[in-house]
Amino acid sequence: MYYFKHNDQHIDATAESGKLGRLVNHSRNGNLITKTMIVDKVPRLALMAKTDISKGAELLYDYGDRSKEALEHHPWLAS
Ligand SMILES: C[S@@+](CC[C@H](N)C(=O)[O-])C[C@H]1O[C@@H](n2cnc3c(N)ncnc32)[C@H](O)[C@@H]1O
Repeated sequence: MYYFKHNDQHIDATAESGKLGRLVNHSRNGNLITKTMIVDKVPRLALMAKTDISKGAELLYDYGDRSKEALEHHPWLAS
């Protein structure tokens, strides 16, 4: 569920990293989009605002996994 592809590379965001981005929950209508990019030769996943976000609003992005298996185990992915 937390794999992102950048060219021929994959970013695995499954492991705990201590980074705050890992705390962002899913919504199909989130206020963030993900963008893969290279920073200092390391592939990174950036979370970018779709529009201005009000102070206090929860940050959310679309995890993107619509597979039958994922939806069976994580029905919240549908919303
Ligand atoms: C990357 S973590 C997000 C941060 C997590 N909520 C936490 O407090 O550590 C992903 C996990 O958060 C939960 N999660 C994310 N979005 C959710 C949602 N819309 N509804 C219910 N649980 C969600 C699921 O347990 C998922 O495996």
